[in-house]
Amino acid sequence: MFPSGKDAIYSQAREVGDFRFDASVAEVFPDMIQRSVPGYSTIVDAIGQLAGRYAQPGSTLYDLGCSLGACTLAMRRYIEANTCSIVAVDNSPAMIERCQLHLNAFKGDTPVNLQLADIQDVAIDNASVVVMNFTLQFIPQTERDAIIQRIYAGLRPGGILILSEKIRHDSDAGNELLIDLHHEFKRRNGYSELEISQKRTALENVMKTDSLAIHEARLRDAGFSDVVKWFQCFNFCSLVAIKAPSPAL
Ligand SMILES: Nc1ncnc2c1ncn2[C@@H]1O[C@H](C[S@+](CC[C@H]([NH3+])C(=O)[O-])CC(=O)[O-])[C@@H](O)[C@H]1O
Ligand SMILES: O=C(O)C(=O)Cc1ccccc1
Repeated sequence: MFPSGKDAIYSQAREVGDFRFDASVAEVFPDMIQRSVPGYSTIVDAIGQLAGRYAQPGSTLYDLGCSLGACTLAMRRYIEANTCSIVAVDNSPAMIERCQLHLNAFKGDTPVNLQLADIQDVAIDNASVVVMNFTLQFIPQTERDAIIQRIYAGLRPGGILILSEKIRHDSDAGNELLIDLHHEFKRRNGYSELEISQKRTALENVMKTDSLAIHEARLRDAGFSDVVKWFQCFNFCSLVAIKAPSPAL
């Protein structure tokens, strides 16, 4: 189809700068995310399943921080054809360029509007399903409340936000255990100690994790009537936040 390589970005000792979603990352992204995020394929498929359940006719589905479009493709696989459209957004030109190739390679009936944009600048409107699959963690912590509030406002009654995040455990000892289990997962997937530690350094300034309690409180404060943690493996979890359906007349 198109070349997608093995992630060896941090395999040689080097001066480590801040992690960026540039062309070298986009080129190896499927391998990188599969070997780095426990349960990634399970999560993506379940997002499709949830979209199939919650997509409302005539509504818009959003994939915010779509990377190569894995969640967009999963949603398109599960939703009824021709009733909805999908808006997929990423602010990395390299990701958007390759995402378009992925979308072209898997034709579907649901139209996809792919946008190179910052999530902060995208209007959320008439939404039934909004997905942020490991994206909020890259947004500055001070801006997270406002984004979640905007998503809530743009959802129809009965709509959902699916929020997957790497989290920080409340206690130091528990947090270290989860980080250690995750690193063991990466080692078993072929990453060396050097790769694990250099990537950790690269992510330090750009990926700030919140605790599960902070995520849940933020979602509740924005107005979501129910928050369901449907997946967790080590320090990676996924939540479904539900906007209450409009009361029957
Ligand atoms: N402000 C922003 N605006 C738009 N995009 C952004 C922003 N900040 C970061 N991104 C984009 O969010 C994506 C995060 S990866 C998502 C995986 C995907 N959801 C997947 O299910 O495969 C997660 C990870 O790599 O851990 C990258 O493509 C960034 O360019
Ligand atoms: O690789 C890691 O350690 C992670 O925390 C997950 C990840 C996956 C892909 C890009 C950035 C972070």
